Amino acid sequence: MASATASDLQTPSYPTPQAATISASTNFPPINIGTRRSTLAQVQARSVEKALKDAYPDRTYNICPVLAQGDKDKVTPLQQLSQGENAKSLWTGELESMLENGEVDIIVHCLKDMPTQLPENLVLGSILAREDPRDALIISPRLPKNTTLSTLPPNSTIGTSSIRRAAQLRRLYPTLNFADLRGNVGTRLGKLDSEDSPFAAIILAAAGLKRLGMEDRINQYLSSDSGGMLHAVGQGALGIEIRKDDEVVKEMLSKVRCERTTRACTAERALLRTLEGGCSVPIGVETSWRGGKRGVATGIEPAKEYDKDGKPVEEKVEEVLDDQELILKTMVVSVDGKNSVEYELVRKVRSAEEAEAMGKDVAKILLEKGADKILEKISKDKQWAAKKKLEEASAAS
Ligand SMILES: NCc1[nH]cc(CCC(=O)O)c1CC(=O)O
Repeated sequence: MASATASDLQTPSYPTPQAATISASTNFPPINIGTRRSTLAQVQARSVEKALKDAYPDRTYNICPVLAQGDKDKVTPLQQLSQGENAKSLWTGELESMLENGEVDIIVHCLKDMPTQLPENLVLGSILAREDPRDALIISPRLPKNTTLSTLPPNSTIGTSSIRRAAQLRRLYPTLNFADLRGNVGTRLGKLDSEDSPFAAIILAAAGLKRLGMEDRINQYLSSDSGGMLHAVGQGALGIEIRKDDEVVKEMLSKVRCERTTRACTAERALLRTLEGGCSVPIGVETSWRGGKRGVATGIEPAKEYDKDGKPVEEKVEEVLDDQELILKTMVVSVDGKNSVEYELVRKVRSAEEAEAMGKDVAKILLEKGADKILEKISKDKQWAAKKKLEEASAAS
């Protein structure tokens, strides 16, 4: 797949007048785009390649799919895999080494999978426009199509490896059971659909299904308004990681970023970083925008404004955003779903820095309201599990 894409890109584009005068422009080395190997990851990498190609048609691009550690081990539960030294590098470690040593120039990540702390010499170069950030309920083909979380038969088993998803659902739907479900989107759907499947339903990110053209599998979109679920930090957005000193790529990426998504996700990531949560901490978030002359905007990009002749008014997105308020809904839930802390803050954020400050403020308030106890308990339980594992290992040897 990678070589087919790469050879497609060899087709020379017609030289623009500018390219003709700057004769060296076609001799730039290609931009190597690192990605994980799943179909979804490669679809995402191609969308970034396309955005860059549209902005810089004279450059060439290669997509380099790499098998991540977390994709190799499909047996160990995620919570265990992401502990200790492996923490957080599970999906990104190999690709980051390649970025550091110049084998690739950018890595395309699901922002959700991107650690909030990056290696010293790497940075989050750009956040692209967000796809639908919601979680989605997908029902077994053996159940009626209109089944929702609240009409699932009692004692149904839901497949998910996310403790954020399980904890939030345990809180609101105590009769449901949860079981680990790993693998890429296709694998998970296959396990749900198989004749001997233990699952009545599974939860997946709507964004992944939409990018794969499988949104017809979604039975219920989950949000604060439906099902009472908040999604993961950064869910639905793509993040691009680059070398800190790569000014050329930094400049290129400034053309493909999305200011609205950047501000929302910067607040979400600052919140997560301050709570010191890894991907296994049950923190749900939901961001939307309101106010300003565009009015309420819950969608990803609000409707355009039109002048009296029906022509779209061209505005600077920064100006539109500066005029609006960011609504950040958050919830931290204990793993058993029995304790939870919620908080919602509405504030104008006129820059990524202000968004960062907003996220930190919300984290502090959540901690004061009792999230500290929930997080302490989770980290104690993790340490206990790690200690027990060590003891078992030394007893066996
Ligand atoms: N947990 C893995 C993961 N990381 C990113 C996505 C796709 C959605 C996104 O781009 O946020 C998924 C699959 C899922 O949660 O269903």
